[in-house]
Amino acid sequence: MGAEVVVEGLTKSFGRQTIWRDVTLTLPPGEVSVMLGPSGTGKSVFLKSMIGLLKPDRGKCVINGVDIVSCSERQLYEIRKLFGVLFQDGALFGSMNLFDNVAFPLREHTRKSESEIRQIVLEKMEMVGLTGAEKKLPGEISGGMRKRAGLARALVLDPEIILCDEPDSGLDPVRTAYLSQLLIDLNAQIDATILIVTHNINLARTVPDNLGMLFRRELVMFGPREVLLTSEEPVVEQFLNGRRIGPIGMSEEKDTATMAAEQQLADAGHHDGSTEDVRGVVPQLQPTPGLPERQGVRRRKDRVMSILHTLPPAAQEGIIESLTPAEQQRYNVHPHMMATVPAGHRPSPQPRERIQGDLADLPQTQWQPPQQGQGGGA
Ligand SMILES: Nc1ncnc2c1ncn2[C@@H]1O[C@H](COP(=O)(O)OP(=O)(O)OP(=O)(O)O)[C@@H](O)[C@H]1O
Repeated sequence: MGAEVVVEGLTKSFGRQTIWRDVTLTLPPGEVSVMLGPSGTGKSVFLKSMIGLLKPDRGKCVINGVDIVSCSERQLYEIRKLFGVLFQDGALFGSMNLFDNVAFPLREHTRKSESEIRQIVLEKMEMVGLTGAEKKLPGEISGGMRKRAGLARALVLDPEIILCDEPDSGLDPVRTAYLSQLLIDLNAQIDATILIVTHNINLARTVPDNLGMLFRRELVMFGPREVLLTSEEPVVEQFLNGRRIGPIGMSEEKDTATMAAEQQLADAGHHDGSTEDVRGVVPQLQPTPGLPERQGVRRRKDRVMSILHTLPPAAQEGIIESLTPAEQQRYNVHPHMMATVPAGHRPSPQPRERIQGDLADLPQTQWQPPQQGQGGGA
């Protein structure tokens, strides 16, 4: 099973520029999480901080009981061995063929024989669909193949945690869909904890168990996918829909005057950039038939059902609907418990009474509508 990553109050600045502050979240073991956020909000800095390539100013990042912010160099070296990292461009050595690129960490960090290395490299290359391409140079293959080669290399040391920085960048939508499936299949096979940074909304809606978002130097939210996918936070809605109307601007956040002017234009019929209304929980990708069941999903059900009462009603509804009838019976919940709660009035007294009755075996709701700009942990 993958390692749990517990981030508490993490803050990072460069000089006087605060990148993000007080980031608190937990990556549950073996689950897949995605971090969203407009460009420049510090997602890559977050990934680098998690493997100790950058040192946060304050806070903790605890993995297997070791806080990598304050641990010794030797401890950090050991903890880093738990990670596999897929960098944006695959970060392959241009002069080495794919076999040698994938074999590199094994030759650097282990004493394995060449025949053992060969066995591992071929196995990982098969996992990512690159069998037969071992002799190719990175410059001779497509961007999608380079990503998959980078992923194979990230896998050779059997990582417990995999970090992927924009695995979809430069890929067409079809290759991104294949890569999304590959990440889910890998998770099913090795049960690693995975954190993906992406701008790809399809991937964000269909791949992860947990979703988070960085904006205005804070973690806007982080938790079960259903929370962000049903969120009415303006910044989340704007980002998921890719429209200009909202708090995110071209390079920086907007002032209220700009927002009002843009809203006026939109009200007058000027196109706001979005093409469809993206909201709600869509089905999550499943491992390809024949592969093992994802253990992270099995564990997640108990975890999420134990915090269900703390989540917004629309997220509760999405979670309940994702359960099979047998699971709904087991957890003593049923779909459409929230169906009559009008948007903007959640939770309302009448359905809430019904919900509490229906959730008799679960703790009562603690959910409060978020304050503007308030972050959240999972
Ligand atoms: N080593 C560094 N020294 C100084 N500033 C840095 C350093 N690394 C990143 N930054 C700054 O931190 C901010 C966040 O950068 P980062 O690359 O993490 O953003 P991002 O959210 O990943 O963006 P994108 O989505 O465009 O990849 C930027 O303003 C960047 O200039």
